[in-house]
Amino acid sequence: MVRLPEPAGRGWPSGTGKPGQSGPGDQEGEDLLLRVTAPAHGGHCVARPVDDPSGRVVFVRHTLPGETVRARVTQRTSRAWRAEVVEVLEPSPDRVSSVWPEAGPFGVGGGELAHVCLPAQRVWKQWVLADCLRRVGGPQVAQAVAALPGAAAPGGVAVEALPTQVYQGADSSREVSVQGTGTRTRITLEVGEEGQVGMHAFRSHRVLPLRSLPLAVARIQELGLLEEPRWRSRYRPGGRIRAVSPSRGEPIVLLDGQVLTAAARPADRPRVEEVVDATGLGLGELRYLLHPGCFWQVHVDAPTVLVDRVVRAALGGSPGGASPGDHTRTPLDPGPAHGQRVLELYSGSGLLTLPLAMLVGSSGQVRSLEGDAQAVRDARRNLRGCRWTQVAAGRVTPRTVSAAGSAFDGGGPDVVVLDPPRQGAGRQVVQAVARTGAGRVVLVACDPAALARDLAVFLRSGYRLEALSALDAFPHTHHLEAVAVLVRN
Ligand SMILES: C[S@@+](CC[C@H](N)C(=O)[O-])C[C@H]1O[C@@H](n2cnc3c(N)ncnc32)[C@H](O)[C@@H]1O
Repeated sequence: MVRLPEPAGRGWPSGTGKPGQSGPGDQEGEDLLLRVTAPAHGGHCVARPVDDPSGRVVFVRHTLPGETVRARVTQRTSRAWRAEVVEVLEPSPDRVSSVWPEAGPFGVGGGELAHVCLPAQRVWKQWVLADCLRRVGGPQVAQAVAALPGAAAPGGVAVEALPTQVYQGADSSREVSVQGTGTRTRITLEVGEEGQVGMHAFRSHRVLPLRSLPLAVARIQELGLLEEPRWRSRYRPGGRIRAVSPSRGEPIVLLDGQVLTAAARPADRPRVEEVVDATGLGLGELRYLLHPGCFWQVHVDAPTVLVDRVVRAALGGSPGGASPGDHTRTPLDPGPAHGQRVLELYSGSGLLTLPLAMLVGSSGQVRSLEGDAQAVRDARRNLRGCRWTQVAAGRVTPRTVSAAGSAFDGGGPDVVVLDPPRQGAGRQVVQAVARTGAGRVVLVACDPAALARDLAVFLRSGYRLEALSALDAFPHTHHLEAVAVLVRN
């Protein structure tokens, strides 16, 4: 039996719903004995009462399929009951000591799988991905995925570990990363009304204080943001702290909009330098300067792996690319890329735009569209040498997609690459992408349900699925990064 520690001094919360959400029912706080059956989207598991196996479904956090648990109800709505585990009566063999207990039951959000061993986390995500593709995407998506070479394995598309997690060598400096910890180069903290520094409780605006940040890379942990007086003296209630550890140079802290050095002094240069290894694409090291507040892939390996995977899929004629650990070993034939017209949506600071532009060369054209004005300024600077590239600022909408798609010289785009935020591109944007007539589309998605919705629209709009891969870019959370390749029928 595993008895979970009650978070010190917090008590069981009486209301964790977001403001504006329907409040918890009057029986919230009731304990239930539950048998856990399967994982569900969002980090929950599906469970039913031990004494009533066909009874009410409860969505429980911090448990695992196969476990018997005592769980406390946190929310009852007409659609679903939610609960948090308080005691594990029959543990799963995949349960481990949480790498981040503060993200456990009634703790902060963002570490909801920290009690699951890493290989089982990937099986969990594979299962949820397959379930979303089938249930949210519908039969057409499910059939398209089942027909993919390699996806016939039980459970569908495997979720691949990134290189830091598959590292098996003797270098002790990387040991922590084998546990999936120490991999995030970006961390956001909040300052609560009483001055406590931490993160939001799950589905709440309450700030819970933290004592550790195990998912952050060591250089962020070493900043001492949670305890050191040089930082604490600067914090104000309601403040927001973003720590960034770039691949070159010292970590930077963004505190309420001010850019500070690791010594908590105003930074001379409000930019960080990121370097991405694109040797497998024949491009050597790619260099980016960006504002620390702008979007950047948070896993230390993700920029390199994603660049390789997406660019190969877009321009290399290769559906899935090399496996994450092999990205530098399989050279890309640059021939087919030359002269291609590429439309890129949700392009951030140009992570994908730069290698796409370098590979299509001056006989090609790249047009990108991004909503964050600062990211657009950075992307333009990062792409200064590629005059055949146009980085536009603006929201991605059906109208802006159509306008961008018809602005190429010599015809519409050959390829569209889109990497939308968590909610996905949505039906109308996907339909607008389809109307550009692009022969090839590469869709990057970090939410399996949004991926399934967008895929379903592409399949109804004249595309077929050529490849789908999934990367474990967010260990200890329920998130994954998927790359889908679609070709026009
Ligand atoms: C998942 S990030 C991808 C960025 C880039 N591909 C990368 O990997 O660094 C999504 C980007 O979409 C932008 N974005 C979100 N919603 C948008 C919208 N409606 N229109 C345009 N850009 C948007 C965000 O600012 C962010 O830079």
